[in-house]
Amino acid sequence: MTLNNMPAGPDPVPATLHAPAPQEPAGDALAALRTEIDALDDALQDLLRRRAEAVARLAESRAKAGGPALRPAREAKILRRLLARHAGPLPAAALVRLWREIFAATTAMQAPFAVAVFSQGEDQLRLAREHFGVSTPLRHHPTAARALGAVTAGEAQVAVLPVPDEGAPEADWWTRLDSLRLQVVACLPFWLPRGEERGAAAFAVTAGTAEPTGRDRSLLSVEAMGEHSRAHIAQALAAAGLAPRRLLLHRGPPGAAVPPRALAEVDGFVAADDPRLAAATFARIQPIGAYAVPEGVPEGAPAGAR
Ligand SMILES: O=C(O)C(=O)C[C@]1(C(=O)O)C=C[C@@H](O)C=C1
Repeated sequence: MTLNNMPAGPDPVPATLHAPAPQEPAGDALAALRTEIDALDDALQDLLRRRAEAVARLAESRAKAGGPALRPAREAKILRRLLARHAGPLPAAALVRLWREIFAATTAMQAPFAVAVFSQGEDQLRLAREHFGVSTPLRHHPTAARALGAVTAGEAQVAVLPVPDEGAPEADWWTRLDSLRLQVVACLPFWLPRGEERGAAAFAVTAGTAEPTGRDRSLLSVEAMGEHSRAHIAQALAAAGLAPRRLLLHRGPPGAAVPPRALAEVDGFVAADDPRLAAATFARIQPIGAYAVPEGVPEGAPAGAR
């Protein structure tokens, strides 16, 4: 059979192979576009240098005032602003990636910067790497307590831990934050492409204090009185104007006569002097951090929502 007498029928060659090869711009046009790209790269590099110099000046003035270099709330505000004005063919994911690397570099420029991770499988290690950049030293710790200990010992500036979930291993790590003077300051990932399922999540913990971003969720550690049930704790929180969107109970070892502790996640930013805390009828209630509501996560989904 020759090509000429082949039976008519479905074309065996995929349609894409028939498509004409994309035309490279002809010699002159290609050179002109590459010259334009070179000039833009120079401009970007100059702007990055000027940005780093501005951060260095800020760090100098902060050295006098004190305070940590890492400011997750400021990073969240910058990213929200840039995502809101984002346009053009560069994927938003690339924009976020680039700025995450910039933040990692400008944080490390100011002070030692390393991250201690307690991971369930690879999840929190991956989230920490994506959030804190490719060059930031990450150390995996076998327990949540060891990861937190690395921060209190000053070996790391941030601990990344799984968002607590009842029944998960070491889900009670949050009960130690108050006495260690540590706070949750961010939720990872901060950005999810539209339509992507929320997968594993992590909290970032530092020795700094959480700061508001304008769209936040706060975490409250509650020590109940006596045999408080989950419903009772939720009601008492709601009565104080702190209705929890999520409530996690930690009952301690079986037989231990300790009242339950609860982790309440509430909408908005709750500072230590918030009058609603004084209005709540618990043995103790204490903010243990807050985080910027991640971008691209549907309203109503809790931090750990899958
Ligand atoms: O705004 C600050 O406090 C900075 O240190 C600057 C900067 C930045 O590069 O924009 C760097 C690190 C912080 O985590 C947040 C922001």
